[in-house]
Amino acid sequence: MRLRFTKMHGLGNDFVVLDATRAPIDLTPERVRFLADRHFGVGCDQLLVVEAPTQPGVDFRYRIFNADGGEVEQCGNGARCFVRFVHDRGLTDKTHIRVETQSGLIEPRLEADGQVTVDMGEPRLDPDDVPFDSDSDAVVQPLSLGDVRVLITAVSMGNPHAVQVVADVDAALVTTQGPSIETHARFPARVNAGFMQVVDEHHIRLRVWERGAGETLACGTGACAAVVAGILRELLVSPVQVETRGGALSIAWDGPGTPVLMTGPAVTVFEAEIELD
Ligand SMILES: N[C@@H](CCC[C@H](N)C(=O)O)C(=O)O
Repeated sequence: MRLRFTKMHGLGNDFVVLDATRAPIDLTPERVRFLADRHFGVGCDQLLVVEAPTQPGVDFRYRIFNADGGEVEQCGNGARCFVRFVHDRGLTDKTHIRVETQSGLIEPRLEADGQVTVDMGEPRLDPDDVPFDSDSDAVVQPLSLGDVRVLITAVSMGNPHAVQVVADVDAALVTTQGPSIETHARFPARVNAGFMQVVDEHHIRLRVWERGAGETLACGTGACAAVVAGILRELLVSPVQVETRGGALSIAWDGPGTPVLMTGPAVTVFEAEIELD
């Protein structure tokens, strides 16, 4: 079958976006892995699928697949690309849309300057919600990686994150500790591993080893989780500029019981077709 797709990115976190609003697309994990493959397919960190909603009062359903073929609950940079995609393709003329995801509703809004702000919902900190195997609800918790012990904050932004503070993000052990944290037995659904350097109370530098995709140039939910962790640890004050290797995001959070707001760009790179077996 021939599949029409759009290649997009949010700060270099790149996506293949598919429109399944009119007809379903038969996506197997093998097909996702093929499309995500940078040598034999199109290449992306995540595949995003736009579908018709399954509930009243909602505009679209948003499904997310990691490059390893697994379906996941949430993707922040993808949410910004999602609203630009449905708008540019004429699937809606609303600039503020309500979107159902595997982890609940999010509300992306296209701003007049082309940036996108997404209400990502409230972070969840209860270890059972992350999920994180822990008897304690302390904000900072030790995690053993062989002989090394790191201090992490476990946060769910719909998807699981483990955030640690590092002195210098360029020297952080992202590609060695990242995979060990991702697959750590205390994170039964695996986890995205964030490494945050605090520059000042309104500015961090961040790298994320993403579950199912490896290190990406930026991670939107990772940025939200890092700012939540930094505010809870009294290291940061909202709003916070999050500098990633792919560019900057602005994250605002007024504390427990309130949603996280993420603002940043969404870019269309090209549209094309590919033959699928
Ligand atoms: N790049 C994303 C997150 C994508 C999903 C993540 N890898 C997971 O498995 O939870 C973002 O911008 O949030």
